[in-house]
Amino acid sequence: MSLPPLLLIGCGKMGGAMLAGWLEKGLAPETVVVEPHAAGVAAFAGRVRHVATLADIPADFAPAAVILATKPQEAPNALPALAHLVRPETVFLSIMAGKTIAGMRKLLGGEANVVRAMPNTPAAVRLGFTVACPGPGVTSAQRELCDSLLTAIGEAAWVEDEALIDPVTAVSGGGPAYVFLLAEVMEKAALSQGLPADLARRMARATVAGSGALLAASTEDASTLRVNVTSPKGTTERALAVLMRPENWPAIMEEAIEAATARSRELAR
Ligand SMILES: NC(=O)C1=CN([C@@H]2O[C@H](COP(=O)(O)OP(=O)(O)OC[C@H]3O[C@@H](n4cnc5c(N)ncnc54)[C@H](O)[C@@H]3O)[C@@H](O)[C@H]2O)C=CC1
Ligand SMILES: O=C(O)[C@@H]1CCC=N1
Repeated sequence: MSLPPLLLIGCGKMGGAMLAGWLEKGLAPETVVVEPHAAGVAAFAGRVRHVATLADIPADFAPAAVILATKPQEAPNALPALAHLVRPETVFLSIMAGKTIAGMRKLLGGEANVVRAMPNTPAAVRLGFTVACPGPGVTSAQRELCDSLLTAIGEAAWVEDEALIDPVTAVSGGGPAYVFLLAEVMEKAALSQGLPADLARRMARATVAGSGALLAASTEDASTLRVNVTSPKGTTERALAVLMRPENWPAIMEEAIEAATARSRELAR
């Protein structure tokens, strides 16, 4: 597969992870990356054209897709400066949390073809999960191009109802953070039980990573894989009796996802 020239706005953690995946697939070298911090693009030197500001985008550049990967708070500054790139042949693919298609179209000057997507950081190892939603005017070819860009970094799914992107942001967008937190708190609990620090760290990391790999390789439900660990009257049963108390993990995860979904809606403003 060969990807057409792109314009990437923001080459931070997510933008950089996506760019690495696209280069692996074969990205047109005319691609332009706008990133104020040179360190963000150092790994890609010579393989794409780097400019530091939006004003430095070559005037005659007509990318097939513009990928919006700055922080949502930067949208009111960045999007109006991209209005000259709005044309039916160009799709704008945003990964900014909370920013709605209507809001982005307004900032871009009205008629932009916008896809709103929410990836996650396992994209850095091509194991991302992205959910995308097409806005008005997006053609099937543009949807296919966005799908190619998103499947270059992992799995992709599409929804037609944009409102679903807020809970998606809470569940799969932020989800890796919850899993990393699990590794952190397991390591801390291992230390509390007297395990040496380096062993506690290795155990927590390997257990989270190994369980993720088993889940990925298995067709069983997560609940079945959990039950497979839980011997009747054994040790895991005692731990799960604590974690699965209705007021513990079930309620806490609901509350956390609800809070993140609400924040995604707030970011629209
Ligand atoms: N980090 C994550 O897990 C995820 C982040 N996102 C979204 O991705 C976007 C980027 O997030 P991160 O990569 O985590 O942040 P980041 O801070 O690592 O990257 C943002 C980059 O944009 C650059 N930037 C700032 N102003 C700019 C401008 N005017 N023009 C061009 N570049 C500019 C910054 O220098 C920075 O390198 C956010 O909108 C976030 O909501 C989406 C899914 C997951
Ligand atoms: O925390 C955030 O706002 C972004 C969106 C999902 C993951 N990181």
